Amino acid sequence: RKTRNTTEPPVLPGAWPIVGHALRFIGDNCHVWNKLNEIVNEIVDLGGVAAVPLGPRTFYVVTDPDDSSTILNTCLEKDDIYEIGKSYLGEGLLTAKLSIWKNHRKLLNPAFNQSVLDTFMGVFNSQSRKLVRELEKEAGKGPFNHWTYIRLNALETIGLTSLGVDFTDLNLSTQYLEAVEIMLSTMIERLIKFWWYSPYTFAFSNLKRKQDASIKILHNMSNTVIQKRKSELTGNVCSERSFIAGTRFKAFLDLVLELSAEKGAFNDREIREQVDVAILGGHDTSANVLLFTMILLGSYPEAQEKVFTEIQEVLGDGDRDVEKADLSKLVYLEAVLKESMRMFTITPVLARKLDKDVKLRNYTLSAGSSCLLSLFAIHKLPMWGPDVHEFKPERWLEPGRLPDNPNAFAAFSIGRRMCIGKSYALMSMKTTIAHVIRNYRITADHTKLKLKVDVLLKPVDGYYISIEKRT
Ligand code: HEM
Repeated sequence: RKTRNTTEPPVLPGAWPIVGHALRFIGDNCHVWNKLNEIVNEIVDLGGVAAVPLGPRTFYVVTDPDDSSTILNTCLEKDDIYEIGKSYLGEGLLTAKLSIWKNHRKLLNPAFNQSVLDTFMGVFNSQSRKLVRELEKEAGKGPFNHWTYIRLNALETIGLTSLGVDFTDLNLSTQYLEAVEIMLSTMIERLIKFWWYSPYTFAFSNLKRKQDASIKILHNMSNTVIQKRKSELTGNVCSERSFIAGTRFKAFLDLVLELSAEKGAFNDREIREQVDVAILGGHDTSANVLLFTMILLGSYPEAQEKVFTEIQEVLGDGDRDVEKADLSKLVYLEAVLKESMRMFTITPVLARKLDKDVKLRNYTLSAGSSCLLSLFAIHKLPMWGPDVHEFKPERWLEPGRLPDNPNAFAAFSIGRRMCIGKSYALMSMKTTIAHVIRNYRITADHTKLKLKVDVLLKPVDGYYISIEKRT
């Protein structure tokens, strides 16, 4: 139930009766991204918070970093908007309602403990070497679509690390990746065509039939993964990962299965939901950041050569593996990855349900409302300096060049519900880029990029990079 307060933020001007600003978004996913930028810029000009009527619902939209932090730290309940992902992800961590999330997040945090992640370095290296080998067929042949290579590789990596399963044995990966694309883009289509938002109208749509077919494939994959790992564990198969079994912490799926068997913490449906979130969160995100980072490095040859020089200084000019101790020394590479996530914030918008009145700097938002937090807008505020729209990894390394605000960078979100896989992602992405740049010189032109929102921010399909073997 919505309560009233007297310090409501302004309503975004230009709303139509009944539909509000919803008509502005009607169009393809590319159009949605352009309109999102337009609206968010208007809200920045209004002071960073506004109420935006969209069809039958009104959302508060926040672009101010401190107000975003207040909301993300105060309200841990996801907004009803996440319901559209529940037929796929159920009550897995990403979409779970607060009452379920609290207990599950506590139980699953240990799977992302640094001592577990450190055991993944072998897989991160072997997967990066596999990517380098596969890219060889594109070397010297002009522009190609690197997305297909990176994405499949990232999917296999999450399988071999957190899930303990080799997806190449399952022969389901390509079909799975297609189903993820359809699922995510139909979720956005349902949001835009707000008359399908209600489960009652949606039930009669073609979109639902399309989604159901994808969900069948997606759940078939997670069920197969769970069965495979279960039978390996009961058969005590000595897999590549059995060394983790001796440590205090277990990798994700082993932990979920152990907690289920010993404490009844998850039923079969909940096990599947956690696995669905781990597969999606663990591959599509890092793969997208790698995709954008390679395009940026190809567009800024000086930055690419600095990455190459740093890799040689830290790893030598041979071909040894990246080791755990090397990661903290790859400081320029880390700056490149953060700058890439700032420029292309792959989770552009988050949503929270306000379960209490929330007092911001200038307004009080009413309990019961929905709030959209625009992370991508925070990353483009004037506080980043006059070069905010330029790719400048150096800003992360020179004292005094970053905004004097701890909430100015929020690519992994803020607060207790922030990304559980942040360290995993940084470790795997650094290892991948180190191997790729050690072997190839990339050329690209980021100005040709066209972007779309498919839940995550993605490029519209295209052939963006060329690679040459380094001699
Ligand atoms: C560069 C890569 C990544 C980025 C930018 C990223 C970003 C985010 C963001 C912004 C959220 C908050 C979502 C929300 O509040 O709605 C989130 C949540 C989450 N991420 Fe990541 N993520 C990345 C990689 C990963 C990886 C590699 C994993 C798993 C191995 C992962 C697993 C999750 C999970 C399970 C959640 C839900 C957390 C919760 O609600 O408790 N992410 N991520």
